[in-house]
Amino acid sequence: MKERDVMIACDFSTKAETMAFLDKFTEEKPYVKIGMELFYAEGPDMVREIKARGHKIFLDLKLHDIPNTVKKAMRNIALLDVDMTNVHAAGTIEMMKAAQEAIDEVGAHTKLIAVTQLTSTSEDRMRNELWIDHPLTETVQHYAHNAEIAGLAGVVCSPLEADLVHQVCGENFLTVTPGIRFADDAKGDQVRVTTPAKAREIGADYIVVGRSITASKDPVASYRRCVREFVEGE
Ligand SMILES: O=C(O)c1cc(=O)[nH]c(=O)n1[C@@H]1O[C@H](COP(=O)(O)O)[C@@H](O)[C@H]1O
Repeated sequence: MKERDVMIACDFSTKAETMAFLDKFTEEKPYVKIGMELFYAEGPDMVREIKARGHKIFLDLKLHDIPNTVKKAMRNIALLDVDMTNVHAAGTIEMMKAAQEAIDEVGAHTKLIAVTQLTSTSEDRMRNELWIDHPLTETVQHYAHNAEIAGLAGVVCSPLEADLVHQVCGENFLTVTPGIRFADDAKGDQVRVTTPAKAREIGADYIVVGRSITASKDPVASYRRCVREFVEGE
């Protein structure tokens, strides 16, 4: 049985906005993703405070640097004992291994995952700007395989690629999938998107949902709609 869950991307710039948003959830404790916008403004104390409120946390800082720097930075993340964090698979297997080693040395329970191709990247841009001369889906599968070799728990990919990743790395390898929109929502800067219901059908383990919840008129209702469609399959 999959342990599906909905992560809310709390992309806010202040603690006040974030807490006012989380205060709306009186009956549930959603899995919270803290990304660069909030972390660069409020720092590690924000992580500690949200954790103290009982939320699970995915700290999304997408580390991508030389292995030694990533290892030392990841050690500091591991000391926060978040539930999940990430690096860029493009940093190489050696870099991903260094990150995983830092977590293991600290003894944190943090699951490490690797970003394959950002969900805002199109096949066209990947080929013409990044000069990656392979089909995008194969690149995602290849990066996922590299992450598996490095001993990571899974990857970030589009929900559209969840099944392709499981075909290469097995069903227990986590697929954490942003690029989620309800059918009538604007895509914005995202390219490889689908709905929570379709993400479930394709086999994603987690969906990451930002603006479709945070910018909605009723964020709690939108969150519950994600849970109904993705977790409960209704
Ligand atoms: O690692 C991520 O979380 C991530 C990877 C990726 O490929 N695409 C992606 O959108 N994200 C994050 O997922 C969230 C998506 O937000 P929305 O587009 O508002 O739903 C943002 O916080 C992004 O930083």
